[in-house]
Amino acid sequence: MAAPPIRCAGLTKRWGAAVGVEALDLDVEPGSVTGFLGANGAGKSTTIELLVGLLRPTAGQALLWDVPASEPAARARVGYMPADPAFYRTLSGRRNLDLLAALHRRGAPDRDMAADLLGLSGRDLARPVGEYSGGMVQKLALVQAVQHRPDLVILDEPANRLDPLAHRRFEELIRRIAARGGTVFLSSHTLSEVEDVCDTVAMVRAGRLLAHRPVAALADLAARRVRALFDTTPPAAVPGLADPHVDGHVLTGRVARADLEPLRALLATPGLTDLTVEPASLEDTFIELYGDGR
Ligand SMILES: Nc1ncnc2c1ncn2[C@@H]1O[C@H](COP(=O)(O)OP(=O)(O)OP(=O)(O)O)[C@@H](O)[C@H]1O
Repeated sequence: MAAPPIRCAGLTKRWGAAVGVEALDLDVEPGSVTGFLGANGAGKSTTIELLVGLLRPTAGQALLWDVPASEPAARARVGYMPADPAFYRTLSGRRNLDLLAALHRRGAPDRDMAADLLGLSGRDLARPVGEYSGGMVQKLALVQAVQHRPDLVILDEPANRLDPLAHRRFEELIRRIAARGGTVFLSSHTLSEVEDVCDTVAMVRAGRLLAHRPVAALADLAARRVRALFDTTPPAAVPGLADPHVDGHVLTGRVARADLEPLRALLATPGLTDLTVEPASLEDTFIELYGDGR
């Protein structure tokens, strides 16, 4: 089997008593798009900096195609966008891209495609970066991460300064990279920001991996929201209905996926006039998994 583009094995980074990541095990499949999610300080940037060789592990390994991430052979195949991209402000966008492309031996075959897609025009690229808006800097950082057609693209919070239109273009860019067989690993605070484009989600909390699942499986984990309308006072509880709450004629609660018994019990309850069962949002699932400390 082909070596995974990313393999973290017991990956640990500490600074004295401070923990960045702790015993992280994570494999990423070739051609996949993985969202790496976690709250502020969860360990996303630390993990990413270990994956691009900017940090050395305290223990364990960060491997790209079975090669330590700090080795030039691994780094040559990666495109990286840091959380806080910085450019030469007096130089034009294009000059900055040229300088960064010169660090690789691959030229910049995808520069025009990425710049066009993200809406960075030739005129924009001719302007000094010091004149760019925050969103334009973010787009330039995305272009530099993908312009040399890397096998693996690692993006640290790539979408946080993009407006809705630019965000859609960004998603299209990620899809194109995946369509040509590239692997993408991107971090975010917000699942809703990346769920459309990711096929797998890994969540970290306090430096530890909480979950690593296909997006579809994550949706299956979530409880369904139930809302039952009665023409009388609803029952205070129904067997199997979690978190029941009565407000006037409305009873709300939650049921686990594929647990139909509480719904049958509700349907058999006298006075029921309407019943809605909403699919859970991935965001809710994330907060549920993340918030309760389990
Ligand atoms: N150089 C350092 N020295 C000590 N602690 C550090 C250092 N760098 C990071 N940390 C700690 O490691 C933990 C993880 O930080 P990291 O930047 O990886 O989080 P993050 O998930 O990227 O957060 P954010 O969403 O806020 O960017 C935090 O508790 C942070 O304080």
